Amino acid sequence: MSDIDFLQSIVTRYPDFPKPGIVFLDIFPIFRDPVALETLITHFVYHITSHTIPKSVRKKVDVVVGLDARGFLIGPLIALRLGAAFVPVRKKGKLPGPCKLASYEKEYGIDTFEMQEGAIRHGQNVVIVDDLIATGGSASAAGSLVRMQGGNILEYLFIVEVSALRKNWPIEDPVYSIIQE
Ligand SMILES: O=P(O)(O)OC[C@H]1O[C@H](OP(=O)(O)OP(=O)(O)O)[C@H](O)[C@@H]1O
Ligand SMILES: Nc1ncnc2[nH]cnc12
Repeated sequence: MSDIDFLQSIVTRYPDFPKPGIVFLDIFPIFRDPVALETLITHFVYHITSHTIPKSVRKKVDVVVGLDARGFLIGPLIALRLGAAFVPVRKKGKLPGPCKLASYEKEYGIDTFEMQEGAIRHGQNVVIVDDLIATGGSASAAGSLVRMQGGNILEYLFIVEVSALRKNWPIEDPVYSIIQE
């Protein structure tokens, strides 16, 4: 079985959660299985460091940005392996000090994200990670926070994408997902 098939077999689907019409894709079973978690992180790191871009032009990742809350589970693990910084994007009102702010609409509600000012320096290369992309609203808001600080977005990375919504993603930079649902 490939890494992708292995991970896909572990992600669990819950119809009508958190409200009717949404099929909730639960990634927590991956975290219950150390082999699956190792497979997941190694897959992401391999993708970032060895995919098709020739080494001579490949850019070093300076910062991994993770989205509140499930992006916090994978972002620091990837950052540690890359020798990069980890920076959180949090839901409004949770971060101390001056923050940049971006509101967004997602698959089942409206929210506001914040990032601490100065967390990313001008010109740093950034990847943005989360468990899942549905409408792309969360990812797009996180991207605008990175750009407000002068960060250069190399790629967005997700465990799962909801492919039916892909055509409406408000995102211009490359997107990589391991599982397409
Ligand atoms: O592409 P979108 O439509 O924006 O949806 C994707 C976002 O929704 C979920 O987070 P949620 O806001 O439910 O927060 P949580 O991680 O705190 O549960 C998920 O973890 C993504 O961050
Ligand atoms: N279908 C879904 N499953 C899990 N998390 C989500 N966040 C937004 N849509 C989701």
